[in-house]
Amino acid sequence: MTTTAIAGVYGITDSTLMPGDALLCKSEAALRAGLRILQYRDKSDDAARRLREAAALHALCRDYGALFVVNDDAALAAKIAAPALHVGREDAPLAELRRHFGGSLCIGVSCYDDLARAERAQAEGADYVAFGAFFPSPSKPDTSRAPLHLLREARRRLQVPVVAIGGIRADNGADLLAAGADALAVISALFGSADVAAAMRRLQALFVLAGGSQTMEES
Ligand SMILES: Cc1ncc(COP(=O)(O)OP(=O)(O)O)c(N)n1
Ligand SMILES: Cc1nc(C(=O)O)sc1CCOP(=O)(O)O
Repeated sequence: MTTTAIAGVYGITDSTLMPGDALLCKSEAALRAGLRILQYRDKSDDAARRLREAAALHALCRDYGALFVVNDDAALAAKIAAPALHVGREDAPLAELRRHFGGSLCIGVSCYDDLARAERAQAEGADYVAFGAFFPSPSKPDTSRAPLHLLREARRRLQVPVVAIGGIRADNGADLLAAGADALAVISALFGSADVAAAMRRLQALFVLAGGSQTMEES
């Protein structure tokens, strides 16, 4: 298991916002500005490109001491020895992943608005759980919504870190932190920006104002 804390800004790539070279350029800009967790999320079935991109981002995250997370694809995570994997209800079950990978892989689990699912995930060895969507998401418009009070209840009942996701921006994230989220997962608010470093600073400021440990770094 990695020692990188699941806290702060959690950036997620999106191939529509980051085609070609933009994937590496925008990811590096975010890492340089202080991003500590980066997820590779790509829904295409171009296996060769996915392998190439994931390996490149993994190396970049290593250079910056950030946690690299593969979304959905356990085989890809194994192939490049990624330190972390994020899975949802369409993906391999957590218990099976734990049997296969043991405790060495950091595994995050999507729990939507379902606290019972999160408690099961915690009991089965999830390293963090994610809830959402808290706001309408431009990146995943059809996703189901989660209420803010779920975070307060999650904070009370769970020991693992809690990640909030879905339509989060610098101007609406503060309430999620006040309700108990440890990390804010974002696609468009970070990688949809023409100035990723400035977007990163705006998001980091939420954690500073909330009294968290995420530091502001020079870009
Ligand atoms: C940190 C984080 N939280 C939630 C998700 C969504 O995962 P999932 O429900 O598996 O949906 P897809 O991302 O696969 O569309 C996530 N990727 N990361
Ligand atoms: C990948 C994903 N999962 C969600 C969930 O609710 O589980 S919302 C979402 C998209 C997040 O992108 P943005 O920050 O642009 O809204």
